[in-house]
Formats: sequence, structure tokens, C-alpha cells
Amino acid sequence: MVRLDNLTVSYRQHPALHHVSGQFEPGSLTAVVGPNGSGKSTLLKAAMGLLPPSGGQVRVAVPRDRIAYLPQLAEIDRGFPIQVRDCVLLGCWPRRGAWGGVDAAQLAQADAALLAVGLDGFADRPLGSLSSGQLQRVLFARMLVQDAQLILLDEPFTAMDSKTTAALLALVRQWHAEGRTVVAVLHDDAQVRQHFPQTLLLAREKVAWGPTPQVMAEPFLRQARAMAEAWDETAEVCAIDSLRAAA
Ligand SMILES: Nc1ncnc2c1ncn2[C@@H]1O[C@H](COP(=O)(O)OP(=O)(O)OP(=O)(O)O)[C@@H](O)[C@H]1O
Repeated sequence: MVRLDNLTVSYRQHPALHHVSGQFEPGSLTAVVGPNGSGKSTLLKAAMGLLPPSGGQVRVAVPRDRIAYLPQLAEIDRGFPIQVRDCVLLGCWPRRGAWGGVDAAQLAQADAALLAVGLDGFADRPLGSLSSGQLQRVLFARMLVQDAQLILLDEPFTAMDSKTTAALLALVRQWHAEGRTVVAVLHDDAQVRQHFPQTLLLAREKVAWGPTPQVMAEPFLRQARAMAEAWDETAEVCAIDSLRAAA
């Protein structure tokens, strides 16, 4: 579904993700974990096509309009003047096009999605009036109507209370049961072990990628922490890149 071939992504020549290879299989449910600054968000943005690779490539086997991407809550403009139902209806946009109207079926779908995320009665509220947990539920409702094949979630449960987390995790399990491919950046190890069969552990490089019980083993986690402590934030190009350039 998503194949990474020796993928390197850099910000102003500082590599944030380094020579990562592997693939997210169709229908898999994968947690992406690693210390702060280990390249997790960068990986999702590269998969979404928001950041170009500086080396290698990322190949996604579904059209762009069948990918749902949920950025970190902090990156979302909450001041945008839009009502909750209209925000959910944005999920239909790939099907109805820029100028297409909304039909009764799509309106019903949006209201059903709001009901499914526990926001019945919120349809006419301005988005800016919602709490963080309510906003996250709206964004999940939007993904429900989008009917995506590939779902990329960046820290979807951070700052959510246990009730909201349980409700949103149930949707993730539903998507997995429906055969969709889900990739979620997470920081809660217990949650990863309990709900995510596959894990990619990053420390700018791939530390381990495979079944969660194997990847979340202490030696790999220790290795990732040690790599994070050794990062040189001013490094410009890695030794492999320098050698290749000189060859
Ligand atoms: N827009 C940017 N410009 C410059 N550097 C950036 C930018 N975004 C991220 N970085 C750097 O790239 C590295 C990886 O960042 P990224 O956000 O991918 O990490 P992360 O694993 O998602 O971190 P966290 O767990 O803290 O969210 C970090 O050193 C970060 O400072």
C-alpha cells in the first residue's frame, strides 16, 4: 500500500528521516513510534506528498483522494469560520468536486458520521467553539464520510480523555476490520501493544519494523533512546550520502 525505498527527507538539508525502507501492507494497522524528533510526522507528511524526498522514494498505491490525513491537532486552524456539518462534508469533496453541490444522501451521511462519533446535535455549531476532544471527533467524522483506503493519523489521541480515546480507537478498529490501511503516530506504549498489530520504531532511521511484540522489545526501545541522545541537530548530510556524493 505504501512502499518506502531508501527514503530520506530533509528540512533545509538537515535530514529528519534517513534511508528508511519497508512497506505498510494493504489492510495493515501500524503504529509509528519513536522519541520526540525521530521523524514520525515527517514520514506521514512524505507519504501524503506534502514533503518531497531528498533521497529515495515513497510509493503509494492509492490515488490521493483515497488517502485521509489527520495532522497533529496543533497544526489545525481552529479559527476557520465553518460549521461542524460543513467541516464533515469536506470529506465528500473528492467525490463531489470543487463546485459540486451536496445531496441529501451526503447530508444524511454527515449526520450519521456525527452520530457515530458521539456529536449528535453539534452539526450547526461553529468549529471554533469546540473543545479539543470534540474537534478531534469531528475530524474523525470527516474521515468516516471520506471512505479512504489509506488513513494516516498523527497523534490522534494526544490530549484526549479516556472516553474520547476509546470512541476513536473503536473507529480505528472498525477501519482495520473493513480492510483499510491505517498508520498512526503514537506515544502511548500500552496503547500500541494493546491495539496495533504492527509497529515501526523510528529514530530518524528505522530501528525495527514488524509485529508489535517483537518491535516493542526493550533492546530496540533502548537502541532508539540511545540514538536520540546521540543526534547532532546541526548535521547536514549523513556519512552514506557524503560517500555517495563523492563516488
Ligand atoms: N518545518 C520544519 N522545519 C525544520 N525542521 C523541522 C520541521 N519539521 C520538523 N523538523 C525537524 O525534523 C525532525 C523530525 O521532526 P518530526 O516532527 O518528524 O518528529 P516526530 O518524531 O514527529 O516528533 P514528535 O514526537 O516530537 O512529534 C526534528 O528534529 C524537527 O525539529
